[in-house]
Amino acid sequence: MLSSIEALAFDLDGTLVDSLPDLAAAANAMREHFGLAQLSAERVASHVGDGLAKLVHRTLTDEKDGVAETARWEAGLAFFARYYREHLADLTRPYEGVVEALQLLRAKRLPLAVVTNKPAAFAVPLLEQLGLAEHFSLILGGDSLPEKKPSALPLVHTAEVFGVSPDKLAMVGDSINDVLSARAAGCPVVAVSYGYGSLADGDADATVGNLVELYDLLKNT
Ligand SMILES: O=C(O)COP(=O)(O)O
Ligand SMILES: [Mg+2]
Repeated sequence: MLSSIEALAFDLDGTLVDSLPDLAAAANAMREHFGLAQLSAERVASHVGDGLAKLVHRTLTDEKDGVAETARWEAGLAFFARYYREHLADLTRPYEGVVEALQLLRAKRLPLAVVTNKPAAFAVPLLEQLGLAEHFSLILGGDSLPEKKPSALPLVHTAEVFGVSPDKLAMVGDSINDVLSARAAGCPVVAVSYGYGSLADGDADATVGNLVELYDLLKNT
């Protein structure tokens, strides 16, 4: 399944970078603004993965399916966005092995993309601030196209841009949205064993604990 891979797409939060400390700080600054109690980083992690709009609903209500009252949600979204934009990379760092793996994959001349549900206005400057942006030929945020993961659209679009068939584009991610998007697009999918998504064994075609292992998996391609 992972043989003859011609391009890769990476999820961002929980796969390339551990962004939880800054996401939790932004969520808690927003909650403090509304006089709400602080949430643990673990609670915030459980709310990450479906883009900013849902993250604000969930971190205001502290419920996975929570929907905040409209005026509060709008004010929360504005607060969160303003705060997070200023603190994208205070504590956020690439996971171990990420920089090395990206260098190795680029040396193999594989085109690389980021396909994240994070809004592009956060994803692009975050990657720039961490010195990672230069590795990617394409960065798609959750609002770059009409549909985001778990839709197939971002990966179908990536395959088109790279001029490869979807079955030659491997998706690498930490959450079920990454797997569902890859399955819908007909892409092979590699899970990371860390991150925020808690994927079950067998959800993906392969699992790696460090992205350098990816290079070994693809070695024969
Ligand atoms: O910001 C999110 O909702 C999740 O982002 P991700 O798709 O990079 O995991
Ligand atoms: Mg993720």
